Amino acid sequence: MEGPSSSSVPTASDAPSKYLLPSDSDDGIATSSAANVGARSHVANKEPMEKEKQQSPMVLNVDPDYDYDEEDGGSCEEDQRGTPAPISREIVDGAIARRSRDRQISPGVKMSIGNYDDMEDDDEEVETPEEQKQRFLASMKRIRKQPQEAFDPPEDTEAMREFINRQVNDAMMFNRDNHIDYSPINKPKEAKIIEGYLWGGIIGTGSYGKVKEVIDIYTITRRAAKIMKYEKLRKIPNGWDNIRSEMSILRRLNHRNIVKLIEVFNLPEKGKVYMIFEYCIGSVQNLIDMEPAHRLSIGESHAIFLELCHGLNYLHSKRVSHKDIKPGNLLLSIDMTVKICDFGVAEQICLFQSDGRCTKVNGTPKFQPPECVYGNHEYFDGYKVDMWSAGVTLYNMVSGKYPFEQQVLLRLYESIGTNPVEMPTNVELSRDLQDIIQRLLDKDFTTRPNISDVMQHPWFQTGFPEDQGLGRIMERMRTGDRPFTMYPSLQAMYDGAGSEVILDEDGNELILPPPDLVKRGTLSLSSFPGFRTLEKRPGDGPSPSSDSGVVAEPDSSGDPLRRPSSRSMPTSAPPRPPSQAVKVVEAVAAPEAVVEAPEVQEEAPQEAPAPRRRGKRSLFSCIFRSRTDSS
Ligand SMILES: Nc1ncnc2c1ncn2[C@@H]1O[C@H](COP(=O)(O)OP(=O)(O)OP(=O)(O)O)[C@@H](O)[C@H]1O
Repeated sequence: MEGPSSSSVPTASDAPSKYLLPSDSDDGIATSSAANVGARSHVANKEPMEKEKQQSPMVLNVDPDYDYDEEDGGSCEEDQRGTPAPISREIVDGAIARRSRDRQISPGVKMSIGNYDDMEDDDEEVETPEEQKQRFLASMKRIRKQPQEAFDPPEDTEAMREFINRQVNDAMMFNRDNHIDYSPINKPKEAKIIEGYLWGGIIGTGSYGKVKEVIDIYTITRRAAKIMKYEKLRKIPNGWDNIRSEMSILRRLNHRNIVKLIEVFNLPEKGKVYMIFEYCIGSVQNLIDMEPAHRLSIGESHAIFLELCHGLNYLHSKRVSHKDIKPGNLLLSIDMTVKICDFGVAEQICLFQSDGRCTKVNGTPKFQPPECVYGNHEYFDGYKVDMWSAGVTLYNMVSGKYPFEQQVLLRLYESIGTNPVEMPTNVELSRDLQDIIQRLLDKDFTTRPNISDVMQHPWFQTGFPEDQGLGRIMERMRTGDRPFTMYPSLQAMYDGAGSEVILDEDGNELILPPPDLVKRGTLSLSSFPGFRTLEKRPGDGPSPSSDSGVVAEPDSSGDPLRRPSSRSMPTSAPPRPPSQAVKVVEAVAAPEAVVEAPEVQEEAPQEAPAPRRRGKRSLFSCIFRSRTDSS
């Protein structure tokens, strides 16, 4: 059978109209008709073809007389120039008809485009599903049996690396001049020191940002740094106002049951604000989650509730309503003191107000009282809000349940507003405990007890043996899984080259600091000034370390014991070399005194550069001035 010539190429008008786009222009049609786009090797002109492809990709011009089945069985392959041979239903139908005619196959045989092989097998008997399955399994077996080239990766030794390096370079696979670095891809993170804090890992996440563990390198004290991005604060409704308020309130508080805000600084370069808090090992929520039954013993709950009430008593005496009391906002310090945290929605109640009237409704829905969520009160009392939330917290701690639980928020609010409080059925509660819960969850806030009433309650006054209360918690928290997130940073600092590894009596490795930390028998303050601070305090007399031959060298300011705080000294970078830290710290704001950090006793140095100080002050003085003015 003769192949089609350009003269026998059908025009677009010959092509079935269903393959033509209605928008095809005459121009496009003419172009397409010029192109001989039959089966492979029948492309007359590639250029117009490409043009056609761009203009009218749906136009398929075929020669119905050409035997596309010739030689290659009409397979839809690319021609020698790589141009795919277009095909149409027309061609396929023609081919089927011809094959059917030649091979006496019923014309009703169904055939899919491109599956010409079906026609080769048409004499075969039709496989039953079982046969198909067996064939499939047999082919799978065959595939699995394919001999696989044994490939044992070479041992990752220095010699092997060297060998591979040589092979690759000798084979000229790469430019010999290029140094090929075979060092591990995941390089250990470098230790980061910013504003005198060595940074560790994330220990918590809140709606405002991450909380990371840090070490104050001047006092070698663990701290928690809450990091908030400007961008996020802008996005959160009242975000800036809330953190201003949180800072403003926290700076005035000083109580063992309130988390201590050590200092605040911002890095405009990074667009972040940092709040440094005393470090806590977990929250009451963590404690509840650790328990299989998701509840605490009565003794533990009592101990925590007592501490919570002491904290609330102090807060209310300072005219502060927290408004978001819940187990997640009760932290536990290493000595098992409960610390109320997260003052983001707390409100400072006006000094000239005789009651705890508040204006802004905030908090966590399950812990909010009816007067805040049900809308049948003209105002609400912030102190009484805290009492209700303390009641829900107590209920949750002893039972693992909530007094009001609904999936849909509106239903939850309705339930809080109207449903009576029912005692949990999964635990047995004493009469006193039930009574205190019922009183705290009084829907009428005017009759709800205040903090001093609660502290008079018989259940509050009950004594629980120490081993049933915080003692038991301490035991569990100490043995719990509490990762020390500072480890990688400390390792990066001290596990470096040059460290001398010696073994202790039990054969454990002791890693000594690299030699650059210890200069001529002197512990270098430039590396960790806190060592010096711990060794010698003013008036302590001779340093114990001097006896052991290790003498601290004075730092550049002349007083090695001073922590160059960001609040008192703009260039508060620790006097250590890493360029990153220095760079960052140079740009760090030195806010006006925000919080009195207990460990900073000394005065700010006189020589602080004035212009930078002004600039740095502006943002934070702005923050605090606005809050102070309003409160
Ligand atoms: N001082 C701290 N010590 C240890 N962990 C802390 C400390 N402060 C906060 N965390 C952890 O970080 C988490 C988030 O902190 P925080 O509640 O202050 O952030 P937030 O953004 O205000 O959260 P929220 O979404 O509740 O408003 C806490 O649940 C806690 O696990």
